[in-house]
Amino acid sequence: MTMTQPEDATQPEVRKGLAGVVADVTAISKVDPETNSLLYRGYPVQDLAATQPFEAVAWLLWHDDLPTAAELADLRATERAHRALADDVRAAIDLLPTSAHPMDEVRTAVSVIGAREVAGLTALDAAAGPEETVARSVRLFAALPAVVAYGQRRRRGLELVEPRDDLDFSANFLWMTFGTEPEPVVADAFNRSMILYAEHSFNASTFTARVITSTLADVHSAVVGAVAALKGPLHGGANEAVMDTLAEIGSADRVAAWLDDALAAKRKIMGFGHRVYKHGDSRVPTMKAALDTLVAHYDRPDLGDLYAALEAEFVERKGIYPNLDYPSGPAYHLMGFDTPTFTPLFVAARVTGWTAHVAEQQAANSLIRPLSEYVGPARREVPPAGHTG
Ligand SMILES: CC(=O)SCCNC(=O)CCNC(=O)[C@H](O)C(C)(C)COP(=O)(O)OP(=O)(O)OC[C@H]1O[C@@H](n2cnc3c(N)ncnc32)[C@H](O)[C@@H]1OP(=O)(O)O
Ligand SMILES: O=C([O-])CC(=O)C(=O)O
Repeated sequence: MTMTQPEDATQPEVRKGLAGVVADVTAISKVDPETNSLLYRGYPVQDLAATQPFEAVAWLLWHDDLPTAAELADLRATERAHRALADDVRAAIDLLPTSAHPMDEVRTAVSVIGAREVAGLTALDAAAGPEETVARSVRLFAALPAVVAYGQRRRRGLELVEPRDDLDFSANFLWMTFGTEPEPVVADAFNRSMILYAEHSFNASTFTARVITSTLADVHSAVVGAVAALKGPLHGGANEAVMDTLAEIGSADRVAAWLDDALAAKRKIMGFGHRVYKHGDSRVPTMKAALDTLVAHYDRPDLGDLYAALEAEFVERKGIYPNLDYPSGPAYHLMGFDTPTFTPLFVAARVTGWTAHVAEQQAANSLIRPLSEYVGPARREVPPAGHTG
């Protein structure tokens, strides 16, 4: 991170990457690097992951507290009613080549769903208010698993699998992707990953969503922008890159030599480091425990050893710790997801946090528009049109 200090008191301080800048208040989550903790509306994320279905955590993010039994039943009924892949969304995905990145499929799908949701409304009316935003967000949250599952299946040349009303969000997601009912241990690990990925204050994609919302654009426009921001490997795209790295290294005994070369080439090691956490990511212990369960379940100690060896070697050499994408990548791999599907899984979870922030921004909006320090040429005369240099 770079900070340009002013040469004199009259020059503004430029905070590259907005590092350390507090841009607004939020009541949705608290990321605390000092205590290495993460709270969703006051509740420790590891406790939510251990006890709650993902739908309850989604409700928590959209509202002030965990749902009552009746509220959860209502949310589940709405979510189940909007699970099926809509014809227009399927048609739009099918227009894309199967070589398209799944994040581009997801971005396209959100755009199609959003255009339908606000058809006939002026741009001003489309934004609506926090209550309507949450209602639209529940439908989008419900629709995304089918988009992600269909994407992976069509790349594999497989038919769409229709949703099952008797399964909860996580089990149904796995059902639609693989066409088999998941074993409880797998559904549980997946549910935990969704909760851990759901929300993380003013990260790049959430901030993108808030910037878009601040112009009075509608929630689907904000989510399209957030998906685009999440695709980058410095953010959500890192979970895919982690798996590529582990595949490239191959086995634990090759870690040291691989790292020698990677660091000599000044490569970034994906899944390590964080803008806010400098002593370890609060979510990693919970996700690592889920990964350990999967390693045992699928009998893949080789992957567990490789994971541990890279972590130990990199931490020893650089003092930089894993972030959530490091355990999530191999966990999703073991569950059977193709590597390019990993970041869309992150979308399916984070859409809850993004949309909670959209509603919060709408409730107390101010156009987000920072300043810049101009460093280009001083004022000069425009040359004649078609000048030759
Ligand atoms: C869910 C999430 O989005 S979590 C983040 C997922 N992203 C990744 O895993 C990508 C890899 N990690 C990174 O690129 C960074 O750690 C970031 C972008 C996440 C955070 O970066 P910043 O806070 O801006 O720190 P910055 O990139 O300036 O790093 C500080 C120093 O540590 C080094 N560093 C940080 N992370 C890494 C890494 N993963 N591999 C190698 N070096 C690293 C940088 O090269 C830099 O070194 P320098 O001071 O010698 O130039
Ligand atoms: O907070 C960040 O900058 C990135 C991150 O971990 C997340 O979005 O989950």
